[in-house]
Amino acid sequence: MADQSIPEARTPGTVPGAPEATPTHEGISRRRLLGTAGATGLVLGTTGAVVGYATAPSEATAPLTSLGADRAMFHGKHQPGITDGLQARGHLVAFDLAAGAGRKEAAALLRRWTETARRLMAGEPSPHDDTDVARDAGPSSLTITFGFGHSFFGRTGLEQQRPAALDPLPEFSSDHLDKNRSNGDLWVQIGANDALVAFHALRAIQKDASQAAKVRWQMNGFNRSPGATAHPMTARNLMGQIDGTRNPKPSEADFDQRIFVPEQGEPAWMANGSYAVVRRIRMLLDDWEKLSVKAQEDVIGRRKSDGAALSGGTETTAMDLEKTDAQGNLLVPINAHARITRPDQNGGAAMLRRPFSFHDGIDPDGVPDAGLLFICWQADPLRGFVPVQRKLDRGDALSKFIRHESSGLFAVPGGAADGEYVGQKLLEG
Ligand SMILES: C=CC1=C(C)c2cc3[nH]c(cc4nc(cc5[nH]c(cc1n2)c(C)c5CCC(=O)O)C(CCC(=O)O)=C4C)c(C)c3C=C
Ligand SMILES: [Fe+2]
Repeated sequence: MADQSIPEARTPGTVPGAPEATPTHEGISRRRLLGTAGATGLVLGTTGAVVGYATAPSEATAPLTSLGADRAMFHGKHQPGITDGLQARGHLVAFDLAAGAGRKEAAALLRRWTETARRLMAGEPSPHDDTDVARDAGPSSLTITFGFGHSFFGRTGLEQQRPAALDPLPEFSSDHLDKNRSNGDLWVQIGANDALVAFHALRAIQKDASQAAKVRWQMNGFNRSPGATAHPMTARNLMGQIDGTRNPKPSEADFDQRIFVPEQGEPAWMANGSYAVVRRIRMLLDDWEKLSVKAQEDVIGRRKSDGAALSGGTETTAMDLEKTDAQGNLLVPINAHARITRPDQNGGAAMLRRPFSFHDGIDPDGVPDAGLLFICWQADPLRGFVPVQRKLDRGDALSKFIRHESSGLFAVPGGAADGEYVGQKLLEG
């Protein structure tokens, strides 16, 4: 029987989708905060400033679990929301600059967004007209991440600064892309372990955009809530598979090189940044669920129950690509998704997958509009997503059960230093 108790403290910040913990967040127990600040009836932000979300102290006040108090850092070498553990809720939103808005308006918007993100990620109210939606909640591992799309550079007269890595992705034969739900001048990724905290952030970001930018598309996603399983586990997707096992790990020597633009990389404003490929991938669940578990496992090349490779062992045992059964058949089929996508089958191409599942209701014909908001991070999409998707496009076993419905590619600059706004080196460089 799983331990149902609420953990006293949580170590958040796993590698996306993977079970082991990396301490990329600062977990601060609200119980401890109330212990020191409660007597005044005020809650202290971690900066020590008195902030607005205060509740009157009372013996009856239930302390937050550490889930609410977990906090991701806004300032850092990289923007938040890339190596942080998967959050339970996500919103993706793309904006186009409004007619007449250019570089000056974009700079002012990024300045507003930076201040809002910094404050909300610290569990403070937004700078203007806070809606109270996240009142009473801690930051709940909120992350807010900002990116620039290809079209942003023409709109702002910054074509000379546009990275070659932002060149449009090639067309893939299996694409069924909706242009209205693809790309965009600006992209914001919001993640949090509380639905109200995530919505609150989305609304604040949208209101900040004001007259400068209009929403082009917006998508909502989710993952399992932290604490739902007896012990930390790699995530499952809506096909029921363990998904994220072989993500690159920050502890690996080549992690930074694969995921982030180097400090001295080009263009200079992208130092320590990364490129996000975003694909809304519908899962054809009615077809998938008709397969036997054995057939489903052959599609991926891994066991459904525990994610172990079909060549044997546990989830983390290396896949043996050559191993055969008594009849000489490969245990991991030649077209299995987890075989085909491996870096060693794609000239070293690697990416950090950090997805959200989505479910946007049920179509009139009874088909669920559900799948994966596939987000992958890499130093260069031409050495990450593109070669792997080219291979998948030629047909892996999973292809018949999914449909790519929208696509985006965004340049996500490095983290903003204290006093700086995200993208300042681009907009003022
Ligand atoms: C172009 C990149 C990829 C797309 C698109 C993609 C879609 C997709 N994948 C799954 C489920 C699984 N993928 C797994 C592994 C895996 N997938 C990709 C890339 C894309 N997937 C990579 C690079 C890898 C890792 C390969 C490796 O390094 O060995 C797995 C196995 C477990 C794991 O390692 O995560 C599953 C399961 C779905 C459902 C999906 C589209 C909806
Ligand atoms: Fe995959």
